Amino acid sequence: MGVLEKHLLASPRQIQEIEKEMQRTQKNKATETNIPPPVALKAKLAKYRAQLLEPDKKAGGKGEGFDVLKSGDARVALIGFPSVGKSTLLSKVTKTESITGAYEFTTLTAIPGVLEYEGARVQLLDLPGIVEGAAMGRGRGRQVVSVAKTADVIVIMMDATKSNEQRRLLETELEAVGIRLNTKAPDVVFRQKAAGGIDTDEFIDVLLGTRKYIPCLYVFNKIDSVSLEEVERLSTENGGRNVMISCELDLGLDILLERIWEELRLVKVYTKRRGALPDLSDPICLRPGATIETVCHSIHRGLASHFKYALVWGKSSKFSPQPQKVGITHAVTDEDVYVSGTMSTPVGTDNFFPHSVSIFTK
Ligand SMILES: Nc1nc2c(ncn2[C@@H]2O[C@H](COP(=O)(O)OP(=O)(O)OP(=O)(O)O)[C@@H](O)[C@H]2O)c(=O)[nH]1
Ligand SMILES: [K+]
Ligand SMILES: [Mg+2]
Repeated sequence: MGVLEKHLLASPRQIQEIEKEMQRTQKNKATETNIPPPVALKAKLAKYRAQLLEPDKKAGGKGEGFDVLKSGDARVALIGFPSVGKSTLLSKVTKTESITGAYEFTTLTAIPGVLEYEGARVQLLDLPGIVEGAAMGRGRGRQVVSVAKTADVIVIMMDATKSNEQRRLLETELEAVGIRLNTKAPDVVFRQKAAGGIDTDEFIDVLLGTRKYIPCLYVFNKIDSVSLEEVERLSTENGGRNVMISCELDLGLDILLERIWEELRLVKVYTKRRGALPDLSDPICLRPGATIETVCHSIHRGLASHFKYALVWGKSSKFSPQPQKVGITHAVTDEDVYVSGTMSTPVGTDNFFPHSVSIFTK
């Protein structure tokens, strides 16, 4: 390391001092209004904080994902360049307070919050801002995009006042770690290839299992700072995947949560005890593709091995006295009503699986 570089590396104390100075300049005592901090100060702080994001070379700097335990029914990751408002959003829509600031790299690690929606608990992850080249190991960006790979839905967050180029750059970073946005995994079957078959790259992707196919929403924040025409224009682009919000003015946040919920496509399943009505306020939330077996697993680990059959009510005949008998591989949907499951357990062990007698979904 050269003398100059050494001089540029900031100590935590130097960073604290700049942050303090920023706070002093941000509040105008006389008018009690916020004034933007001087550009030079912001730039200096951003540079120092970006260094904190560099992988620790001594520790190997492997650039692995952050250690945040998955919790709740699904995970949503917030990906974006610095200072687009990711932490502001997390603090608005969850009970978690993630520190926000008018300078880049305010957030240096993954901050989980919980979105409560229609009885489901969804983990929302606030992440450090990424920079171009993140996936190639610049800064801790690689870690950030690796976390995105574990999400059920990715929210790409952008600043509506900045160029639309942001989107392409962010997508490139995600693709570099094997994420495919808004496309389905191709169905690979071994048959003679007719016209329109999948290409070799896709075939290899599927064989190696290295690709993750994840739905993505594109959120433009700070629409309070652009013209109505611009908001209109952006909202009609991108096949309905653009969501326009202002965290500051509380605009569009309900719509965003609704869209996230739609993209998650969670299936809600309710359990009930024999002879009792189900508790509709306490669903089991399952990912798309769930079967009766998934339902069993989420109730009790040992349940599936004792399962004989389940009874299904279709949406059209809700609570009908004539259910359909289905097996363990039956796919559950949000539209059907299920009541299961005759167990092969000996009589008298019913208490061991208190919810095993009846399972159904709305
Ligand atoms: N005008 C406007 N400013 C906003 C809005 N939302 C957030 N901000 C401001 O944008 C700045 C950055 O917000 P943060 O939430 O810290 O952004 P971030 O994306 O978490 O930033 P990093 O953690 O540094 O990557 C702060 O000064 C916020 O007050 C908004 O809707 N409108
Ligand atoms: K910030
Ligand atoms: Mg942040």
